[in-house]
Amino acid sequence: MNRFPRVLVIGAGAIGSFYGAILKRAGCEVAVVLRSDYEAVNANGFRFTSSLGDLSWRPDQVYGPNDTPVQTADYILLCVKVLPGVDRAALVRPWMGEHTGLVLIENGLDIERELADAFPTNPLVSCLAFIAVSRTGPGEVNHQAYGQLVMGNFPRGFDEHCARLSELFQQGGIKVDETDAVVGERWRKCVWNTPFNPLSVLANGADTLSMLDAPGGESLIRTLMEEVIAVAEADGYPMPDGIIDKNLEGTRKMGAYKNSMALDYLQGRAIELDAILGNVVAIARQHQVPVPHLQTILVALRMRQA
Ligand SMILES: NC(=O)C1=CN([C@@H]2O[C@H](COP(=O)(O)OP(=O)(O)OC[C@H]3O[C@@H](n4cnc5c(N)ncnc54)[C@H](OP(=O)(O)O)[C@@H]3O)[C@@H](O)[C@H]2O)C=CC1
Ligand SMILES: CC(C)(CO)C(=O)C(=O)O
Repeated sequence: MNRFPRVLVIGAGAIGSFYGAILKRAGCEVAVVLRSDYEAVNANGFRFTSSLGDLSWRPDQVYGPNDTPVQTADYILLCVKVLPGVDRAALVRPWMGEHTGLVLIENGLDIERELADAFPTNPLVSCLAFIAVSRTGPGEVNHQAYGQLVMGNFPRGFDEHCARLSELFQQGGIKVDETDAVVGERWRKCVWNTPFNPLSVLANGADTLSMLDAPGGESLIRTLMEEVIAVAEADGYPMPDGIIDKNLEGTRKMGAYKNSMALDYLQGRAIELDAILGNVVAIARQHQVPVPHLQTILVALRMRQA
């Protein structure tokens, strides 16, 4: 492919509009599928505040969920929240071409399989985003910090699609860590997300420092991290020594921060409980790894949701 790729973002919220902006900056043609923000973005494009400069942009095409594509995309970025009852394969199917590469930029563990099964012959790229970005209004996005992606093929490998996308994201101004073991990287990210995200909901949308500094807070977070690490190891992904200290040091350095689940909770939106915690507990059960603290938090949050 000599020309710049045609990209379609499905779920152009905080993450989708940010990484869409980066690919647009790199020279790609970028279209979006929108639901609630359709009118605003169709009229004014995305308006950003960002430490990376002016990232505001207008998509080349703005579709509603019931539209049909004018042209199939080379790559679809799927950036919807991973929620029970949201059939992501059904969401993507009308937009997929025979050769379209599917690129997931979403949190959680074991979230790729349903898409790999639905589109077995299409390239599947799995990405983890290390970024603080949120929607502040229809078509309005605040990028607070960071932006780095970790990228690889699901279940493993790093093919020519990953290489092309990695190059484009870097040309657009963000750092990409390339991996041929993306599932291990998902585990590594879950060492942070699986304790912090659900706990922040139990703590009424608390920020990271309030959680760490609450009496017994850091100790509970360490225990939860140890449980995640034990499951990761049983699943074939041993985590590096010192990962807990490194995570906690980094978190303290970052300052008070509300993760994406805390923001969802505070804004009354559904939370990605299964993708981030439920799937870890399910894998623990398969491997018969005891995770009493994770299990307690999962059940407490399910009660809250019920
Ligand atoms: N925000 C962050 O800083 C980070 C987020 N992540 C992960 O990235 C993923 C995306 O999160 P984020 O961008 O924050 O979430 P947002 O809620 O900001 O964006 C999700 C978007 O998906 C759209 N959407 C959902 N269903 C449909 C549909 N059927 N048709 C069209 N659009 C749809 C939503 O539209 P609508 O408004 O209509 O619901 C919304 O625009 C999550 O997995 C999250 O955990 C990871 C790291 C950091
Ligand atoms: C790691 C972090 C906090 C930001 O990238 C995240 O994944 C989230 O907000 O859910």
